[in-house]
Amino acid sequence: MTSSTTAPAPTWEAPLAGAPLDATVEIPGSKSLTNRLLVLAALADGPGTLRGALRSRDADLMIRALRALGARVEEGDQPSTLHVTPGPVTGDTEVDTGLAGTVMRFLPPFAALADGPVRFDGDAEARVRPMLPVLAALRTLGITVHDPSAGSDPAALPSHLPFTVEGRGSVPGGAVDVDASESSQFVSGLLLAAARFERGLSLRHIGATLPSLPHIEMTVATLRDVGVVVDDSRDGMWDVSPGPIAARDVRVEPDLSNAAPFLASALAAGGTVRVPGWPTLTTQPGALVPELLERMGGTYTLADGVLSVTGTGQVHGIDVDLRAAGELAPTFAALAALADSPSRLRGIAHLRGHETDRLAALAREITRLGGRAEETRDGLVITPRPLHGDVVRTYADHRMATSAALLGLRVPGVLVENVGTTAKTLPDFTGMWLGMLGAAA
Ligand SMILES: O=C(O)C1=C[C@@H](OP(=O)(O)O)[C@@H](O)[C@H](O)C1
Ligand SMILES: C=C(OP(=O)(O)O)C(=O)O
Repeated sequence: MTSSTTAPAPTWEAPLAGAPLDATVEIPGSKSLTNRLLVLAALADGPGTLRGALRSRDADLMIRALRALGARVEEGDQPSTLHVTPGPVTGDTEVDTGLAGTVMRFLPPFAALADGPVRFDGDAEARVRPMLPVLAALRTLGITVHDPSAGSDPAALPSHLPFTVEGRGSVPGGAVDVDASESSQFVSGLLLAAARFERGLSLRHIGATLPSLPHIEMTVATLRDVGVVVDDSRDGMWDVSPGPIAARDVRVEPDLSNAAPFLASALAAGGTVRVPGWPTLTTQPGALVPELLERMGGTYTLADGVLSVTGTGQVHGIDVDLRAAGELAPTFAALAALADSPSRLRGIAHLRGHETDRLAALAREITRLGGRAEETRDGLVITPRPLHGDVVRTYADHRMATSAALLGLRVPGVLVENVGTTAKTLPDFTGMWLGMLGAAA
């Protein structure tokens, strides 16, 4: 079919906020915690349970992959309760990673424990996401990884999907250097499986910068919670001792990064948005959201586990290093485009390897709506200008869609292309968004 006869992609008209908000929004479980806890449950020494788990495309891809690799994962009395029974890690199977970084980076080290080849592939957009450091580390640890495409050099190490991990039933383990400057997930993936390597793992980060340190701390915390001994006392180095992984019954915290666009709405539209279940202590980078919103003109309180953010509709610009919390950048870029002064988002060069090149995508789409947004070496400079409606492209990126919805609260005629991409981490995003606005009536 030629492009002239192709129907335009359906769009979703982002609703304007007609009045100040007064809403309480229940946020489903954290993607990052759900997918770590699923991996650890599948490697554990007995059956375990996750409660309040996220059910979304990324979580369901992880569940399907773990089943393919030999674990039993069953729903309990509700979809967010998952009972996991580990089994021997089985090979001669396939893993569909979709566009999930957690699946494509966490499971190759797991698959190295399998008793045969595990073939990995994913969405077209996933085939450009960086993979080399984790695959190179596996090779150093004694595992064969190759590109399954016909005619490819069997000795060459693939740098992207698709690839095959030749599981041999065990991984010797040992010392490995990893350049994790493009993604913290290279470190997390190796650490998660490391207690099952014969000699454990001694991992040293050798890159110039390290993004998303809270996500690595989350990995270390979840490992310690299941009895794994991790020494992280030296900067940029992690030692995981070999040993059993304890089965647990665990509750998953709400996804604080997914809460961000809802809470930011209180600033964009004015009014108050509340999120219950906000943890007082967490490794989620979304913990930074309240103070960032305060710097942009909001106020917040945390009482009885309910985070309340209040705004006036006036938003101030911000100069912020988001290296620790890059997944918040789309929300804060959108808010910055609605501000009364310029903003600079720094420390996020690695966003070029996210679901899409987020720096390019955000600059392009904010500009399309009449704003001014320029890419820098490691971030964005956003200078607010009056915005107008148009189709906002989302590039298969859930956070491009949620940030467009945030702009749409203030800008009439924002049409979000492929809003269904939000199913990656929030299948009912549009229902939740309309619910938040309906509560204002
Ligand atoms: O380990 C995790 O759960 C994640 C780590 C981060 O990845 P990067 O370090 O690649 O940014 C984050 O952006 C992603 O959404 C989830
Ligand atoms: C970067 C993200 O996802 P992934 O886990 O696919 O890397 C994200 O959710 O913002």
